[in-house]
Amino acid sequence: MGKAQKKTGKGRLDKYYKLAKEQGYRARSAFKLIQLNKKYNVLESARCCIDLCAAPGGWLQVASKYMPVNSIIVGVDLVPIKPIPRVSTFAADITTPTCRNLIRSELKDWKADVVLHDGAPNVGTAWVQDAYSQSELVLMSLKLAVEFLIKGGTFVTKVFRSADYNSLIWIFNQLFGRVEATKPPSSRNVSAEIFVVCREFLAPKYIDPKFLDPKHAFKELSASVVNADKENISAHAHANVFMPEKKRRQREGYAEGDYTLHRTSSASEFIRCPDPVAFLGSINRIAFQSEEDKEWTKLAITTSDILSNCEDLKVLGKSDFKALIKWRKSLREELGLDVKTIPTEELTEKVEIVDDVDQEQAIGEEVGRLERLNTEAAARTKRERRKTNEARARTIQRMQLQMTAPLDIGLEQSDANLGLGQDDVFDLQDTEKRIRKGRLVSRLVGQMDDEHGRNDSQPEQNVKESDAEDDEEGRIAGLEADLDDLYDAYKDRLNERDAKAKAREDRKGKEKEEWHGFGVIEEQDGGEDDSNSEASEGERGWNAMERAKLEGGESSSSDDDSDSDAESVREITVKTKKRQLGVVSEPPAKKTKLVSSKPNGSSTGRSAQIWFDQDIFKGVNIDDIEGDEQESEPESASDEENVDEVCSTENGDDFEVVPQDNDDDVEMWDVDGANEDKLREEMMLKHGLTTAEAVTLAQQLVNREKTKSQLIDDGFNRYSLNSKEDLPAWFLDDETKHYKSNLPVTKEAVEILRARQRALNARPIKKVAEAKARKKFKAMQKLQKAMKNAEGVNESTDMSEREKAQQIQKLMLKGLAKATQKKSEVKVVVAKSAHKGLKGRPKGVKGRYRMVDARGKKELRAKKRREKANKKKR
Ligand SMILES: C[S@@+](CC[C@H](N)C(=O)[O-])C[C@H]1O[C@@H](n2cnc3c(N)ncnc32)[C@H](O)[C@@H]1O
Repeated sequence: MGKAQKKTGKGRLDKYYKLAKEQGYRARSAFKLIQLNKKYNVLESARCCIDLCAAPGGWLQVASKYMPVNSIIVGVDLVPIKPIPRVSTFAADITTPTCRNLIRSELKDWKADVVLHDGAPNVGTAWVQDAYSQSELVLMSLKLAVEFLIKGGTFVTKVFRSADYNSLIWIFNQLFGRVEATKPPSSRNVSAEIFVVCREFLAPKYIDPKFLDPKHAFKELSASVVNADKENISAHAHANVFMPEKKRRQREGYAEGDYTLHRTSSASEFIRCPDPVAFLGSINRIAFQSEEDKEWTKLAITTSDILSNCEDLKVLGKSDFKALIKWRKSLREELGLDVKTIPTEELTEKVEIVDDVDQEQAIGEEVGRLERLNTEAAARTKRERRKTNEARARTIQRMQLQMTAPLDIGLEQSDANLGLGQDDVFDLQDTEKRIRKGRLVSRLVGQMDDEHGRNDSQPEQNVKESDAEDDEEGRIAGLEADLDDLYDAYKDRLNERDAKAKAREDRKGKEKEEWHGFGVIEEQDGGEDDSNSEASEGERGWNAMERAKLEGGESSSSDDDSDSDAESVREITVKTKKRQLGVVSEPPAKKTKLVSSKPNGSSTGRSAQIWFDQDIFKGVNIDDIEGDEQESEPESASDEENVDEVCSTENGDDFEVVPQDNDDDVEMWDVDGANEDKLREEMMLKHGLTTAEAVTLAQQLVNREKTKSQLIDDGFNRYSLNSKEDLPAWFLDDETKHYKSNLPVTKEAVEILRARQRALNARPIKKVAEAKARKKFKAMQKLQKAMKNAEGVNESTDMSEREKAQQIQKLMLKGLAKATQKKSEVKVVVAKSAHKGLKGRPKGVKGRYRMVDARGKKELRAKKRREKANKKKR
């Protein structure tokens, strides 16, 4: 079953509409005649055609196209038709004698071979002809047809499957030899129209006028038929409301004059109709057009839902129809058309006992509800407990299988095994705070233990509290230590499993050397100046630090002579990286002391010191600023003493880097970094710059787009001033992967690297190159051998010059052929039936061959096929 066509909106613009546009037909209905003509061939042989109801002229265009040249074509319609070549048209009502006279005057004595009728009454307009129903119009057109048709002529008419349909067909059969009803494909499914082709006009000498009189022709339509029809339609309408989802066909034909599928009625009609259900089932829309209707839209009962339901009844469901019928009822009551019905409850007298019963029932219900809630709550608790147990079992199993990442372990352990409760898992901030607090407290406790002997008078309460806290903190510290251990174990496992991980680990050291700006350098070790070209640009953090170092007696670098920014920066980087490596690798005893001298450097790390060492902060004692914090941490005092011991502070500057000036330290840095430095230089000389960032930086320096000071400034970024102290290893590892500044990269730099990569890829791999060289060498050898033979021929004395030339040419050609000869292919031979097991060359096989069994051959073919496919993919 085909999909129902939409008759409105874009549904109208179907295939035939577009075709008509393309082919220049005035109406899509032109295709109906084309298809009818294809089936019955009525136009090709016709010399005279009358088209009744022809506007805008689609059928006339078709007739003029398919009928022979010089045929007479006449078109009539109520509305004038734009001229069409070879067609005479006029405006007239086909039901009037004027029209008949006009046709007569047009045809003179001619008789028409074909009379076409595609008329449809203009329903809904104020025209006089509206009075005519389709059947009457058809009968009128038949009247004209019988007058103008030649014997054997054809009458094509459009009818609607109404109650008159059968009467019409009976009449056609009286006048024509063959009558057929058909619906061409271009006629929309939604339309009730059908075309009747009446051929072989009998041209009776006398036609009873009653045949062509609508009053007589459709008189047979007995009252019973009308009533049956009405009942049918009403049943349909009811079904439309009670089962709106079911689509019904109009098999019994359409009501007289009802040829459209879309009907609108007014709201007052709906309110006043006797059968609202049948009414709703038979129309598409309820309109509020009259004054009275509009007034109803303002009523409270006319909700927006009701109004939107009225817009399209065909899309409504059963409940929507119910709402409309309810609305109708209320409105009728308002208007006094119906008597108001009072709800029975209002009329019922309420007796005390009923109330009691209700109360008891209500209490019973309430109790039942509470019981149900209790059961539900118990079930929920049970479910949650089971879930927790399952999670715990899973965690333990995963730990046993060593499948759990340390982070997961940390969280799950705290939850499932260590009994810290749910809060510990989800409130990370809280946990962090506790860990920090734990450390502080454990330190305090340590100190307190030291002083215990001296301070016996401490209140017992405090001791108990600190014991409790100590336990808690100790547990957390233990957890932290566990976490670290697990992380190490995890890393080891990862390394074992993944061979690449080792390489990554090795590379990691190098990654740390990546350029992150001078801030990083300073943060790590303070760096050292190697250029004086930018000294005048103001003494900022870096310069100040350099000065501090120089004042501290650090030996100046041998790079002082360098004038070039680019070179100096590169060297700074290399030297700095060297030091970074020093920090990363095992630091010597003194270095350890230095690092430990500022254990709580999270607030006053080295980078912070560099920052505060600028001119602007001169005269401000940073210790004073931090005084409060330091006072609250007694252990830092002793550390500071250590620092003071180490630092040779001539000017009272507590700049940490100073102790590095110690000769031992310098030696340590040089030793640690020298190899790396050299290696890096070698790598750079061998492979050039390998990252787009490095190429971009190099370009900028060479083109003098960037100065050294700018580079230094760039170094002070949010990544460089981050303290890494007190942070767990797994966190730092993660940060090194992702928390780094994005260095600028230019298009050109990327293009340079890509071009280099392309060039690299274009080069053949070593083995191929070797094979090619071998082949070349062998070819050369063969040619040389041929030349040697030719020389021998040349030197021989018992041959004439001509013979020699011929012989030499022959030898050289042979040698050349050998040199360029391709290896002959090896034939694969399968020994079948009688040949199986026979030794020696099989019969009929020339050249190189290989004996295989049938299976081997198949496999070989499959292999070749695969290789070929792979080659194509590439
Ligand atoms: C569907 S159209 C015909 C289309 C036409 N076959 C074509 O292909 O262009 C129906 C036409 O019948 C015309 N019509 C309706 N009643 C009529 C009447 N009483 N006399 C003449 N024409 C009438 C209308 O004006 C309308 O143009």
